[in-house]
Amino acid sequence: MTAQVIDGKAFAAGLRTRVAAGVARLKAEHGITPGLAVVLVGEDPASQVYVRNKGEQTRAAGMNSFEFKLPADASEQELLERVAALNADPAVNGILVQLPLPRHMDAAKVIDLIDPAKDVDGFHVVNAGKLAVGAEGLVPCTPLGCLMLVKDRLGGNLAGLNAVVIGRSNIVGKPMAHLLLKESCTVTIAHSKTRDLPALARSADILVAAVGIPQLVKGDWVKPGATVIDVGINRVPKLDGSGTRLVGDVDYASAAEVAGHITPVPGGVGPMTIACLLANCLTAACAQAGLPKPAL
Ligand SMILES: Nc1nc2c(c(=O)[nH]1)N[C@@H](CN(C=O)c1ccc(C(=O)N[C@@H](CCC(=O)O)C(=O)O)cc1)CN2
Ligand SMILES: [Mg+2]
Repeated sequence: MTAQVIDGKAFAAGLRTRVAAGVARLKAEHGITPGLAVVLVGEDPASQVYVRNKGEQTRAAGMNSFEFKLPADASEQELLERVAALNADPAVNGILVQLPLPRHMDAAKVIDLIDPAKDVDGFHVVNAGKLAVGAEGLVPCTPLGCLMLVKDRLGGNLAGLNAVVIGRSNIVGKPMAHLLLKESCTVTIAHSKTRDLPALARSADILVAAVGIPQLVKGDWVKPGATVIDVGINRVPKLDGSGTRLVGDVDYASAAEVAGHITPVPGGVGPMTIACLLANCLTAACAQAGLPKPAL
């Protein structure tokens, strides 16, 4: 079998178009322009690219973009004060602090200060708790994007499917598992202490790899016909030694011979992260205005 490729880049472009239409309607019918504030601390090159892309895509969707840059040696207190000011700013509907933060800052403390209604990353414990109990809240962008791709491919109904999520981070693994559970999948979260991970992975109709280990998941870990979602973004040296290339947590070549559907890296899950961020910002702006959740 050769898997069908899930084109996340194309799906994300479609989602951004739907968000832009929703933003235009919100402006026309209610005079509201959603605003997204992104805070970057330090000069991590990858983070700078992601923040720049977030600003560009926010503006392209017709929303206001506010960007704040703090030096790598800024104090945690300065960052907390910036977040508090954004919480109080009515022009700001969504707040995002780009991760990772410098070592001297406590990300949990910073996220905890973000108003949960403006927490477009869905990382605040209030939103994590809402997801865990199946209540309406803001959902982390990467797992939300993964779920959209899976539902699009499998026709929307995932009930009864076996899902294995490799990775237990608060940002991807845990929320991904909750989202799949909400779809009535039978969900297992695997991690570094899991015994016989290849055998467990082979039981999955939906296999999500989010561990940050380059090409961990091999073709013989994949159940024939399974849907494989690769969340990994790992930069590894090129085989000829000329710089680096991006690979996922899945060994794409061998997995694609067995899977039914598979996301590539790049161009799979990655582009969905920012598209879902825009969707969350529109959702947050509607909720703050007492309007129903937009259908996207
Ligand atoms: N506050 C947050 N910080 C971080 C998040 C997040 O969701 N919120 N996620 C990642 C970084 N990230 C967005 O912030 C992000 C990562 C990757 C992509 C993407 O489009 N990837 C491309 C490849 C890009 C490349 O060449 O490097 C792809 O996979 O096709 C977008 C956003 C950590 N921090
Ligand atoms: Mg990708």
